[in-house]
Amino acid sequence: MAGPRPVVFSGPSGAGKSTLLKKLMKEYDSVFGFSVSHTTRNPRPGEVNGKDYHYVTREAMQKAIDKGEFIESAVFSGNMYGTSKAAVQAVQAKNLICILDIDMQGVRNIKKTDLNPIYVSIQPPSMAVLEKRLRDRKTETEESLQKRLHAAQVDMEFGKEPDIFDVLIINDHLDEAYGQLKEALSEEINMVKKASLSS
Ligand SMILES: Nc1nc2c(ncn2[C@@H]2O[C@H](COP(=O)(O)OP(=O)(O)O)[C@@H](O)[C@H]2O)c(=O)[nH]1
Ligand SMILES: Nc1ncnc2c1ncn2[C@@H]1O[C@H](COP(=O)(O)OP(=O)(O)O)[C@@H](O)[C@H]1O
Repeated sequence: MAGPRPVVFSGPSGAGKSTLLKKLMKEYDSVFGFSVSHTTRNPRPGEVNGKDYHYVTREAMQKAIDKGEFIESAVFSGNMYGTSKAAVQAVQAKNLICILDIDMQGVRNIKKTDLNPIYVSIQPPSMAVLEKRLRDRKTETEESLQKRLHAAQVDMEFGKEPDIFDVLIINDHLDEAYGQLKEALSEEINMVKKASLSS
């Protein structure tokens, strides 16, 4: 596929993926672009349709999957999520580094494609910290919180598998984790910056 290598962020719900990738896209807005996934979950307060996700019905999503419009899709905590071909192409057409925020099923499925991204695992320092962050975020019902915590236990093991991820970041102190992320992606960031200067 054309353009610079995409970057996949994965890790348990509440690990800090959105926080870190939003920081990165704010500091380097001419370097990174976000692959806007589709989901059947409801928007949270402050989330914007077409920016955070494309919010769709199950029927619409299943239809689009059946038509072959998705690179990958998965069910997480009872809702469907997926990366459309159009979402990735929209970012790559601008020659930006495409950021994908996907769960571990997504990671396994992307590994079967020719996308060839850099895989970044974002992990919390502990389950206890993860639970506190998810509770303090106040986005979940008790039921969806429990589902996320259950999935997180599996995710935390998966995230430490060395053959799967290129970079492992423990998001304890945000500034330190962000520094490590920038360091890990510095080569790609500089490549895109250079290319845009010479064009
Ligand atoms: N496979 C896959 N997973 C996704 C996609 N978009 C989001 N996810 C994952 O779905 C999970 C739930 O996302 P979300 O509902 O936004 O909750 P949050 O991670 O707690 O903020 C997270 O692990 C995301 O990485 C996608 O397009 N494909
Ligand atoms: N290093 C950190 N220290 C304390 N709180 C954090 C840190 N990183 C993220 N958070 C908070 O934890 C919650 C979960 O982070 P979020 O980015 O939404 O996770 P994810 O996208 O992985 O589900 C948010 O309320 C966020 O503000």
